Amino acid sequence: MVKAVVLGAAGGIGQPLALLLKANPLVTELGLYDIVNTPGVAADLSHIATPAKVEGYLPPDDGLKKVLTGADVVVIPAGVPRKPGMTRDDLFKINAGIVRDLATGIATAAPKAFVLVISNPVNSTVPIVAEVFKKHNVFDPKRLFGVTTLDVVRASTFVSEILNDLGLSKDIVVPVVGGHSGVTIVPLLSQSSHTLPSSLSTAQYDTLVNRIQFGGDEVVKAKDGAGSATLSMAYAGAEFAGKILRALKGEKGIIAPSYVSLLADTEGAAVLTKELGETVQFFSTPIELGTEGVVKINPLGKITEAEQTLIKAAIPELLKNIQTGVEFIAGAKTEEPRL
Ligand SMILES: NC(=O)c1ccc[n+]([C@@H]2O[C@H](COP(=O)([O-])OP(=O)(O)OC[C@H]3O[C@@H](n4cnc5c(N)ncnc54)[C@H](O)[C@@H]3O)[C@@H](O)[C@H]2O)c1
Ligand SMILES: O=C(O)C[C@H](O)C(=O)O
Repeated sequence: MVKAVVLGAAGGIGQPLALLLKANPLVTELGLYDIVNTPGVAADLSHIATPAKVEGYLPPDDGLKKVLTGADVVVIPAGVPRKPGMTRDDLFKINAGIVRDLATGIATAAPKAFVLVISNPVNSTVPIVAEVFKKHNVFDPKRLFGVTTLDVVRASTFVSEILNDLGLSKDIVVPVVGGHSGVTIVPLLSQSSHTLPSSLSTAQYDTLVNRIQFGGDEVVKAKDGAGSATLSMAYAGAEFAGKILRALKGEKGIIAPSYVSLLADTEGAAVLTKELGETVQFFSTPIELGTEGVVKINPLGKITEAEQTLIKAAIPELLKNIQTGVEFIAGAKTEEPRL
């Protein structure tokens, strides 16, 4: 029996993500929570003939506590998306408080759940969840994940376009490390499962890196004020959640990209820190998953000089983003759980 919960389930990401989780046979119970519309979304999904029993909850009558009770996996796409001209950091003002309150609910009602954070800015919202959990003495770094899968999905797609073979896109794996915004998104194209053409010029390489780093802006611009990536994000979120569910079930050796606390694997973190030449509290890298969460944080391995330069540019920004999240909770008054 596995209960998956989506917080922010009526939103642009929440609805298709809930659909994909409903379609996953490993989910036996699906809890949907939002400040609006979840009874309707749940009723709609409940007609699909897959095992998961679906329930929708709203804030009144202890909705958050009820949806979280018994949760094994909690995915958080709650919060506002960007409009053209905004950075992900511009979302902090609103989303930090939303994520803090939801994390407080999880800390009290489902402290053992695996928590998958989608809400932006991920570089800061994941530290917020960690700090809330620490305040409640329930922080297990192995069970907290920032969802950075969309960067890997984009990298695979854009590389397949360059290779002129879209049929390959699903099989192309490009490690993308660092964080989830602008220059903190670092694609390690030299480690792509499918080698880039040797004819690729430096300018073409730079364009590809920039497109992976700023792929989110492409969608924000095209949606023209109606939000950011929702469908590709739901696909990526379901990919990642699917791997988590398989790992929970006991499948071994599953590797997935995620922005995690380096406390999740101190041995792996020591190697990574040496490679980075800097101590960071959180970093996205391919991690190995197991029944208890993070089993191993993988090192960067051999990277090129160009990739080293990208890492150097990412670190100061990442450190700043992490600090912003940590300070938000440190500076906040002690919160009573709003269940
Ligand atoms: N990690 C990633 O790669 C990635 C990709 C795309 C979008 N995002 C982020 O995901 C978030 C959601 O994007 P979206 O397009 O689905 O936005 P949206 O506005 O369509 O949906 C957000 C949902 O959150 C709900 N919500 C707001 N406050 C809430 C609360 N306190 N409790 C529960 N639900 C609440 C809203 O009612 C809404 O239904 C944004 O912050 C966006 O930037 C992250
Ligand atoms: O770009 C955004 O604001 C949403 C998301 O983080 C993305 O990468 O598409």
